[in-house]
Amino acid sequence: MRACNCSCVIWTGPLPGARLIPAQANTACARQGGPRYPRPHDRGGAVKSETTLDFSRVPGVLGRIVAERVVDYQGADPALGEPWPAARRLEAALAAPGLALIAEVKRASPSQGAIAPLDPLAAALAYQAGGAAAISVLTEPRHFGGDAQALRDVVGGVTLPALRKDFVVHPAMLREAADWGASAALLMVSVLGEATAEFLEGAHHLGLDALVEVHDERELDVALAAGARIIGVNNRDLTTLHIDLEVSPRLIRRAREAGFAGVLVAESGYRTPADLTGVRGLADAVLVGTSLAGSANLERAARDLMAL
Ligand SMILES: O=C(O)c1ccccc1NCC(=O)[C@H](O)[C@H](O)COP(=O)(O)O
Repeated sequence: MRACNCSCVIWTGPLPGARLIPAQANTACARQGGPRYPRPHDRGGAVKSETTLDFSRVPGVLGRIVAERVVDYQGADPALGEPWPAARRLEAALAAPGLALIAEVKRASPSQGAIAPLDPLAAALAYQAGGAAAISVLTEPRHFGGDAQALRDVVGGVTLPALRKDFVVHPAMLREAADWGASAALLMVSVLGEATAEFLEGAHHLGLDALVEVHDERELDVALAAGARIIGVNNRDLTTLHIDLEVSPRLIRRAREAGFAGVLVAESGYRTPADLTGVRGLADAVLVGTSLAGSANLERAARDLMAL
């Protein structure tokens, strides 16, 4: 274990086996010398050396949410436990020809406030009937109205793969995702930085797919280097909440030009079929929350949005 005295969080030991330490005082920290991240091939499935995650570098709205999640999971057991491969695979569901829909169970958000008092299972069943290929379930409680039960209910009631949508800052959150029956977890490069590779390996160890989310070129390069198989490009800048639908086509093209052969997902801000024209023929899937969740008829909204 290593103490750090800026507002870093330090992992020591293996992942699984890492420890989360919020720093208190003000002496030298690993940031000054640059954080050290062991590469997956160095550790044969478990991190043997020390990793520093500096969550204090995450700015804006996202930074506040992440800080809360760090406190929520402080002291949690970091052991990942035994692999528990999901029977329904997100990657396979999205790789089919055409533009797939990941429909999100989203009751509230920082940008919208309350969206709709959804019953998660009823919403997911409606999305499934409306042609969705997968369901995203927010489990963050304070800003999105999510919880574990929402995910459990969805997993138990639909046949589609479910994504745990949360702000993963601790390996326990991956173990929970597997325990709750998710097929995949969201990993945000804006939050995890270079440690994305370790969390990706943790997810894969558990048998989860991972949606590795990026918002700019630098984050895309990190996701590619980490070995992501599913990359999501978020049109929403999560520090300012500004949406720009040009972000996804730009980064998806860049990923393909770099030789990425995996699944590409365009995320956020899609409200009408016309909004999707920029990613049709480019993205494998779109992730849509607010416009579906806030509609009067979720099944029809899903179907109408994806209509050609
Ligand atoms: O949605 C927000 O306001 C938000 C704020 C801060 C962090 C994350 C946030 N949303 C996560 C997402 O990106 C979306 O839930 C997802 O991509 C769907 O977006 P949308 O269709 O625009 O609801």
